[in-house]
Amino acid sequence: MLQSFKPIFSCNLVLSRSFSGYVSRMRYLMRLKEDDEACREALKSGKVLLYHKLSPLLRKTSSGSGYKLASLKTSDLEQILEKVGKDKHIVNESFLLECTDKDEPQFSLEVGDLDRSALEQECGGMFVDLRKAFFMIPGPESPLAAKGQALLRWHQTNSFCSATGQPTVRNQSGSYRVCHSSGITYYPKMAPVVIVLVSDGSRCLLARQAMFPKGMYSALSGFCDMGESVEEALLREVAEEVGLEVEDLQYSGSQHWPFPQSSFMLACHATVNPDKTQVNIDKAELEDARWFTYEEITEALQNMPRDPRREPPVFWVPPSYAIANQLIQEWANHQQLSRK
Ligand SMILES: NC(=O)C1=CN([C@@H]2O[C@H](COP(=O)(O)OP(=O)(O)OC[C@H]3O[C@@H](n4cnc5c(N)ncnc54)[C@H](O)[C@@H]3O)[C@@H](O)[C@H]2O)C=CC1
Ligand SMILES: [Mg+2]
Repeated sequence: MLQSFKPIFSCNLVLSRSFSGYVSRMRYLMRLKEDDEACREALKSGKVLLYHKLSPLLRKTSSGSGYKLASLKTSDLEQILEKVGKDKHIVNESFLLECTDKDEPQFSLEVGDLDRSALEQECGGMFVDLRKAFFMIPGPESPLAAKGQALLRWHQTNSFCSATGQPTVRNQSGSYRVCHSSGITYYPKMAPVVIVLVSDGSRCLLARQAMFPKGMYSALSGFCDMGESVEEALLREVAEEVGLEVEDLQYSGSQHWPFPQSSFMLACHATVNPDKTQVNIDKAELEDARWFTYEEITEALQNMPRDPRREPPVFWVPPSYAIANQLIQEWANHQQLSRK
C-alpha cells in the first residue's frame, strides 16, 4: 500500500537562482513565445544552435581539451549561410529555446538540407549524434541540447493537422502550431514516463532490456497510461515488469528525455518488503532483473565505460546525463550514510 509521496531531494536549481533576474527572464521569454514581432526582433540579437538531421553542432572549447554546444550569433550565421549558398532568411525558421543568464535568447535551427561538411568547415565545428554528444559536452549543456532537438523533431512530425490533414502553421517562437482549417492549436508534447529505483533496504533492483548496450542495467521504467497518476503508473510498472509490490515511494526529480521521442521522466525511489523480494520477470519486456549490493553499485559507478571502442565492464549503469544515474547515486549515498 502506498504510504507516502514526499519530495526528499529539494530543487537546488530554483533555490540557487537570483530571484528577480530569474522572474524578469521568464517574463521576457513568455512574451517572446506569444509575440511574433518581439520574437523576430529577439532573434536578430540572439544566438542559434544548429542541428544537421537532428545532430547538434559542437565546437572545441577554447582550451582545446573538450567540446561544447556551438551557439552562433544570428548575424554570423547569416553570413555563413550566404557563404554556403543559402538564403540567409532561413534563420527565421529558428525555434525559441530559452533565455540565458545574460538575457540572451537562444534558438535552434535544422539545416539538414544543407551540405554538412561545408557547414562544418564554415562554422569550425562538427555535427555529432545527440547520444554521443552527451558524452562530449559539459553536463549543464545536455538539457539545452536535448530541448533543441526535441522541438525540431516535434515540428518536423506535426506539420499536418490530425483532424483535417491540412498543413499546420507555426507561430514565430515555435511554441505551437495551428490548423487554420479546424482551428486546432497543437502544443509540443512529451510522454510521461515513471522511473523507479526499488530497494529492499540493503540492495537495489536493476533491470536490462535486450536492446540495452551490453552489460548495462538501469532502474525500472514505463510509460504512464492515460488517466493514471504517477503513483499508480509506478506501482503498475513494477508489478508488470518484475512481479513485486512496492510499499513506499519518494520523489527524486524529473528530466526531459529525448530518446526515441520526447519523454518526461518522473523519477522516484521505492521500497519493497525485504521478505518479499523474489522477482518474476516479464520476459517480453526485460531480458534480466537482479538485486545488486551496495558494493556492486559503488564499483559500477566508479567503472563507467568511457571509451566506446573498449569492451564495457561486465556490469555498468547509465551515464550521468540520465536520471537513472541520479537515482542510483542517491541510493548509494543513502546506503553509505546509513552504514556509518
Ligand atoms: N533517462 C533515463 O534515465 C532513462 C530513460 N528511459 C526511457 O524511458 C522510456 C520508457 O521506458 P520503457 O521501459 O521502454 O517503457 P515501457 O516499460 O512502458 O515499455 C515500452 C512499451 O510501452 C508501450 N508504450 C506505451 N505508451 C508508449 C508511448 N507513449 N511511447 C512509446 N511506447 C509506449 C510500447 O508498446 C513500448 O514497446 C524509454 O523511452 C526510455 O528511453 C528508460 C530508462 C532510463
Ligand atoms: Mg519498462
